[in-house]
Amino acid sequence: AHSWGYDVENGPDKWGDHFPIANGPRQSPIDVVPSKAQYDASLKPLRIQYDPATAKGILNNGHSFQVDFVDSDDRSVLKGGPVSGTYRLRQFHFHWGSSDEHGSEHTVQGVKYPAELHLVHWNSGKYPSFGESVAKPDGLAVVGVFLKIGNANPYLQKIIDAFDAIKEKGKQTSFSDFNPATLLPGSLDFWTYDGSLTTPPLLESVTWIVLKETISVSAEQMARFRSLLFTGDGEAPCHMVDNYRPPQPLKQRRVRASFK
Ligand SMILES: NS(=O)(=O)c1ccc(C(=O)NCC(F)(F)F)cc1
Ligand SMILES: [Zn+2]
Repeated sequence: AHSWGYDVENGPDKWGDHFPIANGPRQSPIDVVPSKAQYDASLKPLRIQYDPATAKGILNNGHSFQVDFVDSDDRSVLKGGPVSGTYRLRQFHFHWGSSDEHGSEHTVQGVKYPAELHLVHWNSGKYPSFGESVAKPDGLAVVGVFLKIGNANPYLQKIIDAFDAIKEKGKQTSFSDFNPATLLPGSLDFWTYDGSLTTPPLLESVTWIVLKETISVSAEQMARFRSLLFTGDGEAPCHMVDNYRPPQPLKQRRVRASFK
């Protein structure tokens, strides 16, 4: 059976065939409209503390590449912001476009960015594992960071330097001593809303925390992202680009802002 992807025949418009929650009440991503976001003074500052020693490996999973972390203890965690308790870092990955004009999943008043970083955390204060958390309404917290074309990002470069080892689907290599906090912007001002995984199974288990400030990436660095392949060894090569789901209906949701 052909699995989901981002082509015409297996892409976002077809995901509802096998994953009917695709048309559910809290789907992600969304278009964030700043003027309609409600400032909520009760939102606490985001507290993010990562231990570079928890970085484990980097993998091309055929949809994106992800950097995985040791999540057997609370060394790399997110607290505060809209969440209660402690959420443990599991992995981070990106979504990007075939050109610099598009590629992000969330948009800001229709503005698309060339890429978006997702830092995926699970509710270790309440559930025993990521697998247990992934289907719970308060199971996950994902921090989204927009990438904007500008100066080369030296912290991204360490990740890009690993791409030759993970060019094809299924390839992975070790990746150690990396602090993902180096990929965060100076300000942690955020918008937050209740949403979902943006890829199948599209589970409605994510508290989204979308940062207002962007981080930089150079056009040359974006070209390196596009050199990765969706396809595995021995298949006709297909460049890993446009691996993003477009914005979904807001329905009965409110977006809150941590800043005025
Ligand atoms: N793009 S996103 O919303 O940050 C995102 C984050 C995590 C997963 C994920 O772990 N899928 C595998 C699982 F858990 F078995 F379903 C998918 C999407
Ligand atoms: Zn993602």
